[in-house]
Amino acid sequence: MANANNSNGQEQTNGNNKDLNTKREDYLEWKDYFMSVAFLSAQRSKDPSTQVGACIVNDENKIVGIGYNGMPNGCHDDELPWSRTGDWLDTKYPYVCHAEMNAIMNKNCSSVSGCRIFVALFPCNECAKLIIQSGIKEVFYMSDKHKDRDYMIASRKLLDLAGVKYQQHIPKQRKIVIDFDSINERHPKKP
Ligand SMILES: Nc1ccn([C@H]2C[C@H](O)[C@@H](COP(=O)(O)O)O2)c(=O)n1
Ligand SMILES: [Zn+2]
Repeated sequence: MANANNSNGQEQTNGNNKDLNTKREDYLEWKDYFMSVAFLSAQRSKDPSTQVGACIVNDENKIVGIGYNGMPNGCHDDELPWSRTGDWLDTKYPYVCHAEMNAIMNKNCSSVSGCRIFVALFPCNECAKLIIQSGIKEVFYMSDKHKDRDYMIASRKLLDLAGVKYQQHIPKQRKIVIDFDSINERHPKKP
């Protein structure tokens, strides 16, 4: 679309040639926004191999819980292993809390029943149980890369039996960049 002109007939654009007089069309749509919140939350994770975030949303599009994978409260993450291999007790697996669990436990309302959860990876069977018991009704995930593993087959079986819907989220915007410096950009002076 052509840029609007101001009263002096001059175009009003910013440094990136964005029209400053017309409503933005490239704003984040709701589901991309919630998945982005999940991905941003994942950046808090100290897991060296896989950072996962989850975001729970109610039917008013309000975020009611956020979480990422990390060690349990009070268990210092320098005192527990982050390894993937070796003796089971020396790996992270028996200790780490999954993003979905943390998002549910961090809820800022009395119940997440009827809510949706946005999560980077398809939930494992243990998280599926938590999702079902908490009353979450729908799962949006980005990747199902472990779908052939037994615990994922079990997860789908549980979700199907409980009537929890799930679907892969295909984002409209493939990449979202946060540029903290952009807030200091100044627009051309108003006429
Ligand atoms: N839906 C999921 C799946 C995995 N996680 C966490 C659990 C671990 O911290 C990490 C997976 O580690 P990897 O086996 O890839 O080294 O991701 C989760 O929170 N939610
Ligand atoms: Zn899990």
